[in-house]
Amino acid sequence: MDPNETVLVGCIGGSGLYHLDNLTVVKKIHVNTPWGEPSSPITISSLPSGALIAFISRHGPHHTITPSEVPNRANIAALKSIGVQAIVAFSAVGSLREEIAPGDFIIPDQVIDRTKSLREDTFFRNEGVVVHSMFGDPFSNKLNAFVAPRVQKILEEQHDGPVKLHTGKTVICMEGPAFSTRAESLMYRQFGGDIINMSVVPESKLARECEIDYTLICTSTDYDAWRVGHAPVTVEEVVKTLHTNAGNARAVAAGLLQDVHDVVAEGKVLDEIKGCMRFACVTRSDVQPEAAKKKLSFILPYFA
Ligand SMILES: CSC[C@H]1O[C@H](OP(=O)(O)O)[C@H](O)[C@@H]1O
Ligand SMILES: Nc1ncnc2[nH]cnc12
Repeated sequence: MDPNETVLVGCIGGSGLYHLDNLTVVKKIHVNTPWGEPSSPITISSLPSGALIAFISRHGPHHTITPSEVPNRANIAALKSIGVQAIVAFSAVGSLREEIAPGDFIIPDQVIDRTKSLREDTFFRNEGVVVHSMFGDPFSNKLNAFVAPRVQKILEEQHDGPVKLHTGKTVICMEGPAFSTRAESLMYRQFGGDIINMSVVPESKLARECEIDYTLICTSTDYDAWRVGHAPVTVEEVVKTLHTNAGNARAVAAGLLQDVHDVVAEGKVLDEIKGCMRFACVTRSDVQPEAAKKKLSFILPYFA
């Protein structure tokens, strides 16, 4: 990328959201990272103001990548390498609460990780460099707070009637690809889960390791498997809601990304994540392997 064309904001589309609307595509770029290639070429588009947005389709443009196989490290590292400082990610989720109906939007603020160690969830394994990132608040609180009222406003103005937004919720991330059993679904409710997906981990963890502000805008597609007297979720049910949800998600993206770009460009508001990795490394610099330092400098300046 030309340094004058730095892209500050990235967008990751999930199930049903394979491209954005109302933006002018500038180019599609193939970024190779030390962790391989992203799920899709990165589409660089311009907003009416000329600001650039980078888009990756999490499961590939034709949905060929399972949740366990998403090359999350490559996706996040590629976005970081082109200058991205904030990611607005989208996800289709199941609801674990009666009051979160299919079609509703949710911006969670907590995560419970129920993935099964099949996924590469850190840039710092087998490198000879030990790093522990802070992850108590898995999303950027400031970005969440910035985005929520704007999403609310956009959803109030949807032409088929207002769409409900829930905030302050907990997302369970399961491994999949099979959906949960009824017993698991009930257990997740007891854990305190409000919604469930298969993708927020490790995407959010890796964004944190790259010091990227990360927010997840979820759209509810189903009631999972916990409701007595109701059939458990199927893909057919998910797909029914996915189309409408994706339309609403595109409207949200179109209305939101300029504001997110502007607040990131100001460089003042989203300052809670930037710099968080500076003191996260336990391994003294003089014993860090040179090859690891070179590799890790792709994502963090501290290793250069
Ligand atoms: C198609 S249903 C299960 C699938 O949908 C969600 O994908 P994404 O988060 O990328 O929107 C969920 O996490 C599962 O991967
Ligand atoms: N019920 C569910 N479980 C996991 N991921 C989902 N994505 C959409 N619905 C889901």
